[in-house]
Order: sequence, then C-alpha cells, then structure tokens
Amino acid sequence: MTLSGNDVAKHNDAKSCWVIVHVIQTPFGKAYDVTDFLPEHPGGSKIILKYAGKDATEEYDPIHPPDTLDKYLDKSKHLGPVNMDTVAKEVMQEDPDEVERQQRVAQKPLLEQCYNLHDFEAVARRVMKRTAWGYYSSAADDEITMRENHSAFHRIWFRPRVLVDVEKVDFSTKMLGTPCSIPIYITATALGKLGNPEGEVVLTRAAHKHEVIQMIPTLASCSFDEIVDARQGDQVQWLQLYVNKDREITKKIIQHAEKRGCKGLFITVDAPQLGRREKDMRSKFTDPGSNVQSGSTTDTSQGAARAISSFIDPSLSWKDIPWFQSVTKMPIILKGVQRVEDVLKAVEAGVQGVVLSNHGGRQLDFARSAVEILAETMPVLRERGLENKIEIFVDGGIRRATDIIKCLCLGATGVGIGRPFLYAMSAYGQPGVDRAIQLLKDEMEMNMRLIGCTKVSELHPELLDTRALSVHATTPVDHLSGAVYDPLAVPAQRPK
Ligand SMILES: Cc1cc2c(cc1C)[n+](S(=O)(=O)[O-])c1c(=O)[nH]c(=O)nc-1n2C[C@H](O)[C@H](O)[C@H](O)COP(=O)(O)O
Repeated sequence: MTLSGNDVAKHNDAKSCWVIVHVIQTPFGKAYDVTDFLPEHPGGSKIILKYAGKDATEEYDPIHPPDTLDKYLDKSKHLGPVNMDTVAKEVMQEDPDEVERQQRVAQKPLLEQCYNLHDFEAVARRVMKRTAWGYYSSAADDEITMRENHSAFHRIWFRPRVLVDVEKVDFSTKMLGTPCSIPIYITATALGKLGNPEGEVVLTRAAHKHEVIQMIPTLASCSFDEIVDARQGDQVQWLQLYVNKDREITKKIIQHAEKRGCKGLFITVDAPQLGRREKDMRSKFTDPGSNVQSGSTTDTSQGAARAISSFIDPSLSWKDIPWFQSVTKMPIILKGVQRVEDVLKAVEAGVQGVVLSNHGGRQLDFARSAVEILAETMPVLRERGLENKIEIFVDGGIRRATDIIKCLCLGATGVGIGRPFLYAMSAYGQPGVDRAIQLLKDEMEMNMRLIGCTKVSELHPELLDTRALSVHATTPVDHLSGAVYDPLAVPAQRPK
C-alpha cells in the first residue's frame, strides 16, 4: 500500500516518529518508523525529530550511505512506498547565507584559474556550505599540527644536481605492487557527499583516469559497493578501516572488501576517539546534544565527526594484529603511526606497511608532521637492514610536488593527499580533481628535472638538507594556506 504525505505527517513526535527518505529522481520515497531507533542514533535524537513526519532526505543523504537503513533498521520498521507528490514541500524561508553562497558559486574562478592545490582550498572555502567546509577544513584544537604538516616541508631544502640529462622524466612507481602514474594516492576522507552530491565515486572516476589508487573510507557517504562498482577496468582500490567494537561487523567488512577486490587494508590506528574539531562543531552539524546512547547524554554538537564515530573501538591494540592477519589475505597497513618505535613494532608484527600520519591534524594536536617522523624513521630502518621489510607511506599537508619529492627522497614509497582533492571535488566536481592531479604531475616533471633526477629510484636523502627539519623554532609563516583559515568563518548567529 502506498502511503501519502499526510499518513506520514501524523507520526511526528518521539512517541511515534516516521520519516521519509527517497532517491531524488523517483516519484516514490520510502517511509521508516524510527521511533525505537531514536535513542540509538549516534547523531542524537533531535536531528531525527526535526524531520519527524517529513521528508528527511536532504539531511540524511550526505551522511549516510544509501543502504544504511536497509542494512541497520529492522525490516518491520520499513513502512513502504510514499507518493512524493503528496508530501508537502517544506517552504524554506530564504536563507540569506545561502543566497550569498549561491552568488559566490556563480562568481567562482574558472577552473583554469586554479594553478595549485591551495587555489582549490581558497575557492572551496568561498563556495562550500558552512557545514561541509567546517567538516573538511577543521582539525583538532588549535589546528597547529594541521598547519605544521605543510610548513614542515618549508624546513627541508634541496641540494639539486646539475648537468644531468633530464630529457626523459618518469615519476611513475609501484605501491603495494600496483603500478601508479605518480607516487600519490587519494587518501580516505569521510562524508564525500558533504562536498559533492555524488560523493566518493567522483574520486573513483578521477583515480581511474589518472591511474592513481583510491583509499575507500569506512565513513564514506556512498556505500562501499557503490564506490567499488564505480571502479573501471583493473583500477585498484584500498580499504581504510575504522575498527568496530563488534569484531563480527569488522570481519564482515574486511572479507567483503577482499571479495570485492580491494588490494590493501589500511587500519586507522590514530583515532581511538575522533579528535575535537571546533570548526566542525561550530557549524552545529547536528542539533545540540540530547539523550542518545541508552540514557547517556552525548553532546552531539560535537559536529559530524562525533556523530558518526561512536562505533570505533578504543581498545584496539597490537595484540589484535594476528586476528586481522587471520581474517584476510590483503596486505595490512597501519595508518596513523607517529614514532619510529611503532614502525619497528609494525615490522615485528609482520604487517606490510605503515602510513606515517597524524590524520591531517584532526586527531592529536601538536603531533609532529609525518615528514618529520619519516626523517626519524628511515635511518633507523636502514641501520637495521629493515628498509625493504615494510612500505612506508606518508600523508598530511602535501600540497606541492616538492613535498612529494621530499618524502620520496627520505624513503617514502608514496604519499596520500586528502583535503585538496575534497576541495577540488567540492568546487568543480571531477574536472576539479582531474586538474588537481594534473597540476601535481606538471609540478613533478618540472621539479624532478630541476633537482637533476629522471626517475623515482634516483630520489635519495643526499638531495636534501634536512638540518632544520626538527628545529621548530622558526617555522616560516605559511601565508598561502594560512590565508584560507578563518576559525570564525561562521557568520554571526542571527537572532532567531
Ligand atoms: C580532511 C579529512 C581527513 C580525514 C577524514 C575526513 C576529512 C574531511 N576522515 S575523518 O572524518 O574520520 O576524520 C578520515 C577517516 O574517515 N579515516 C581516516 O583514516 N582518515 C581520515 N582523515 C585523514 C586523512 O586520511 C589523511 O590522513 C589526511 O587528510 C591527510 O592530510 P591532508 O588532508 O592535509 O592531505
């Protein structure tokens, strides 16, 4: 039986709460009875009650993979189709901020006017919705580590070679055995639909076009299968995993990913709890806290991050590694390692790689930049003859090909890039991501030539002067990326 909008509208409170979620193009939505689910919703009950008896699609879509309700809400609560023509359209009074934002979108620079990855950040800040910008751009506490990630590269100088025949430059490489056109991968960043209605599949298409690897986030807006289905030909994807307290759920996710052809399992180890990201919180992703988890009051004004991560297992430890090795044949890489002692432990544990990373500064503020950890790690691995035992990846603050080259000279296999691709996707869709990758390739070719190298295997530490790297006294002010940061980029709250 097809329900009408009125049928649903009668169930509009905590005692009986029905919502509609629908695929934009089809005339029928689906109604769900979420009354019993209210106290369990990680994002709090209030955000659901705001849409009780109504169409919740616009709020639901960017955060939840499409199959979430089918997967996690008991079938008895699926109430059937709703004729969307009978659902009263919310008369949204004109939001002046949204009007201004649409004007900025209309006036945004041409894609061709973006000459580097920072340009995408500047455009994204102007054109993105506040919640989306808040979530993507935010980092933990004072955001010092996020800025240090990029400025650490400014403390490394080149010692270029001259009079080398650099006519033919080839910066292709292999990562976990997969050939890549450039030593970068698109790292896992959650909630792709906050920036682009298509979400992570935009990154999938760009990754295929440029022969780079995409790491699929656990907290993607698209479903895992949507992202894998968007893969083309022999395109390679990796899975980023937040480990669930319920190991059965984690085992299912891992084995499904392996069955679907993922070629690497990147276990995130720097987030036993997601960091406190104030820009994300300021944008009030969800309504102020309420009674969420069986009586405990979780302050869901912690923004999107907290709202979507309550399942993460803070008890994860080294003793769990053998279990992961028992449930999958995929290479296992620990993402978020931040000291050489833990790299040595990773070698001992028999994993295939680590990502030296501080989660883009979104976790522990005042964690060191990954490139500084890399400079600490590689000499120790070399000293012990372990440098070929494990692949070392790096991410955080990589915005220029010179950053990539510095990491490779120090011994990294490849680097992950996050925000720049999110910003490019949010501001310009796939053409934006395509241009961002192409800009990096152009910079790679030029800078490899200028340091006197023709291929990745020639990139060694003696091409660098890293004496200042661990001296934090004078970190050059990073004007370009600094200019895009305005923690108060939230318009003054207008009196209601
Ligand atoms: C920008 C961003 C990064 C996230 C990210 C979301 C965003 C918007 N999310 S998060 O919501 O939980 O924080 C993830 C994530 O899902 N899993 C993960 O392992 N890393 C996550 N990261 C960290 C990411 O994988 C890289 O470590 C980081 O982005 C590298 O720094 P840059 O952004 O400066 O390139």
